Parts: sequence; C-alpha cells; structure tokens
Amino acid sequence: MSPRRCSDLSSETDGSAAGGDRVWSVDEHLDDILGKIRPLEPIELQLLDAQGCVLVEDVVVPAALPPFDNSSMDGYAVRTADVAGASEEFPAVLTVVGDIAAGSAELPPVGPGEAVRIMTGAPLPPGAEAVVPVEWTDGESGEGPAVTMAEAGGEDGDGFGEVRVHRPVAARAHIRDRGSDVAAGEIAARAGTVLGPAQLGLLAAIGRATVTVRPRPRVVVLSTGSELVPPGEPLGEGRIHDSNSFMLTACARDAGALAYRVGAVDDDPVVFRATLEDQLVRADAVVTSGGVSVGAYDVVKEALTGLTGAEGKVSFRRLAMQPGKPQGFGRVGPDRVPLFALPGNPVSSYVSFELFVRPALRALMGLPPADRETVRAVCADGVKSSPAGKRQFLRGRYADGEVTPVGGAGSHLVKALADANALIVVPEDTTSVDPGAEVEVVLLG
Ligand SMILES: Nc1nc2c(c(=O)[nH]1)N[C@H]1C(S)=C(S)[C@@H](COP(=O)(O)OP(=O)(O)OC[C@H]3O[C@@H](n4cnc5c(N)ncnc54)[C@H](O)[C@@H]3O)O[C@H]1N2
Ligand code: MOO
Repeated sequence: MSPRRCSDLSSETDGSAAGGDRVWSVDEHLDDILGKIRPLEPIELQLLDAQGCVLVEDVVVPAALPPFDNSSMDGYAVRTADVAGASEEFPAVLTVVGDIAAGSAELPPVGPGEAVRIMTGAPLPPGAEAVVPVEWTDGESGEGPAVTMAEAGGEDGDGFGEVRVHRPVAARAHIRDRGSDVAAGEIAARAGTVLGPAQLGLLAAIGRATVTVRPRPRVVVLSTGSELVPPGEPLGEGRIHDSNSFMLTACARDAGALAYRVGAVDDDPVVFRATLEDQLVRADAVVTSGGVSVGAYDVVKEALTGLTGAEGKVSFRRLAMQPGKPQGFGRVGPDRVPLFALPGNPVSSYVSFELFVRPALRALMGLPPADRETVRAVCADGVKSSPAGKRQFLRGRYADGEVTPVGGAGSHLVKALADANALIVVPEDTTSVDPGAEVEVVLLG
C-alpha cells in the first residue's frame, strides 16, 4: 500500500445531521458490517507469526513421521528369542555390543546373544526386534534390577559388559514404528484449520518452516477529543486521561489483530483527516472513538461527513441499543479500509467493539465472526428498568449459572466494566427483569 492523500477519503451519513431518521437494530448494523467485510488476502508467514491464523492450504506430509523406527524407552535393543523365558532368578545374559543415543547415525547390529544400549528416540539398530526397558534388567551392574542406565561404555569406561535381562519381551515392544504418527502423503492440516500451538508443533515436526494463511489484520486505533491527556501526564482543568485508545487497542489484540495505538487527536477535522490519511498506509481496519454524536465538536462525524469522491463511504447512524447508540461504519481510501467510528463514552466504546468490531476482525482473518459464548443465567437481583425499544447490555459478574449486575447503566463507569466478566442482554421488548428470572449473558473472555 502507498500513502494516500486527503482527497482519497469520502463518506456520508444515513440521513440528517443528527444521524438519520431511521434507527437501526443491533443485528441490522452487524449484518451491514459483515456484508462489507472481505477476508484478507493470504500471505506466507513464518510458523510462529501464523499462530491463531487460518490456514488456506492443505499441508501434505512430505516424509513419514517418525522418519524411522525408534525406541520409546531407555533400555536395550534385543532379539526376542534371546530373552524368552527370562526371569530375575534365571536372567538372560546378553553381551552388550554398542550404545545408540538419539540422533546417532551409527547403528551397531544386534546378533544372537547380543544387546545394544539404546536411548529414547534413538533409531532401532539392525537385527533388533524389541527394546527391553532398563528397569527390566540389571543395567550391566551384575546386581539387582536397575533404576537408571549406566554410563556409556561401562562404569569404568573400558568398553561394554554383560546385561542380565529379567523379563521376556514381545516383538516390537517399546518401538515406535516409522510412520506410526503420520504417513508420507497424508494431509497434516487442512485448509481452514486455525493454527494453535499443537498444529504449529505438527507443522514444525514435518519440517514446514512457513505456511500460507490469512494474516492478522493491522488495526489502527485513534481516539479523539481535545479533553484527552495521555496517562502519565498531569490533568489540566476539565481534562481527563485517554483510556479508550488503550482499551480498544487491547481489545483489537485480544481479537487477534496487530494493533497500533495512535495518541488522541484533537477535535479538529483537518487534523483528524490528516492523521487518518497518514495511518491508512498501515491499516487493514481503523477504529476511532468519540466524536460521533450530535455535539458541536463531533470531529469524526464532521471529518467524514460531506466528503466527496468516488472512493469510500462512512455511514453514521443511531442504533436501538444502550450503550452504543451513535455509530459510524464504512470503508475509506482507495483500498476501502473498513472504519469503525465508535462512540466516545468508554463503556459504549467497549460494548461496540465487542458487538461489531470483534466479529469484523475475525471475518477479516477468515474466522467465524461470532466466538463469544452466550449462556442463560439466573439474575437474582433482576433489572429494575431497561429502555423500551433498545437492546441493553449491562455489565455483570457471571459464575455458576448466576449473574449479578455490576455498576449501573451509565456508560462512563469504567471501574464496573473492569470488574465485569459478562454482558447481560436485556432485549428490546423487555423493560424490567424480575429478581430471580433468567437472562441471556455474553461471556467476555
Ligand atoms: N444531545 C445528545 N447528546 C448525546 C447523545 C444524544 O443522542 N444527544 N448521545 C449520547 C451518547 S448515547 C453517547 S454514547 C455519546 C457519544 O458521544 P461521542 O461519540 O460524540 O463522544 P464524545 O462526545 O467525544 O465523548 C463522550 C464522552 O466520552 C469521553 N471520552 C471520549 N473519548 C474518550 C477517551 N479516549 N478516553 C476516555 N474518555 C473518553 C468524553 O470525555 C465524554 O465524556 O454522546 C452522548 N451525548
Ligand atoms: O449510547 Mo451511549 O453509548 O448510551 O452512552
């Protein structure tokens, strides 16, 4: 992507300056967003950079795994006939003719009456039919059952001795067969697999260093408001710390994105547009907070409303939800980068991200948009009132089938948000919930 000029942007509202006459439902807004999101183009990534990403290729196993027959125990590679009928009283006495460590390429053959010391993971030598664990032998000590292998080359380092085997062993016992994990030509991981630690381990095991996946979206987070001061700096009169840009950046990371936090931008549409232009160069999605309501300094709305041009469009609308009523969504710049203009109240921003941005980022990655678990829970306290015609998302603490609201409905209550682990959903047609009634709860990760 290349840097873009200001004129690359354009947008429009759904209606009046107040955000349009029509009130959109939560589901309509989400459908509109998801209908306009296309998964990112696949790229080839190093294994660890692909963690959490969706594979877009069937990965074929190039060579059998394990690549050779090998021992699953520290012990002795033997011929089964030599130890048939062996016991601690009447052990089979074998001559130790070699020692094989994992990774060794030298494999001394096992002849009749012979044994080779072998370590876990070491290749099975020719002639061997089974491995006897060291605990079933005297470990070349001439005494009772061993608990550990003796030093290679005998205790005094002057060559190999004799091992007394106390038990018989079945053919192929303690041997991991070549290809017993996965055979050459099989599919190790199919397109569509989400690469977690175990899948990455498998790909490494079969020798893959890179994979082709849908990448994590690069998300630019921009907060707006002339009242905002970065944490760590003293507050002036009437000013507050910028919390949304930190919270939303963390939200984006939590959703799987690579997130870039941009410091708060003043309520100046020219500065906002210039900042956005600069940032688009590294963005697969943009999230802004604040400046979308009906105030005199609603910078995001002002900057992205009334732009002309063929490329891009941002719609501002009112939603039938609380918190999160004012929202903007569209695609900007020549690459049509999705832009989410979230309301500035911190709880509104958070809830909006959960409901709309998180699913969209997942869709960009080729993942199913919805991933939060939804459960029914008893709300012992009930909910005294909820606005008619709006879906309300209250903050709650969920445990063992019960949920308790924390804080009130105020969308400035960040402490209650931080104490919550769930959102209580009160439907549009419900204006109160009786104590002890069941409610729907979205569990936050
Ligand atoms: N007359 C009306 N006023 C408001 C309406 C309305 O319909 N009519 N809607 C209210 C609702 S609901 C919301 S939500 C807010 C949304 O307003 P904006 O998106 O324009 O946000 P701001 O005005 O910029 O800020 C609102 C609030 O949040 C604080 N804020 C903003 N950014 C941050 C940040 N990065 N970190 C911490 N706090 C932030 C800001 O200081 C304000 O207190 O509008 C209502 N008003
Ligand atoms: O929608 Mo506002 O988000 O109610 O505070």
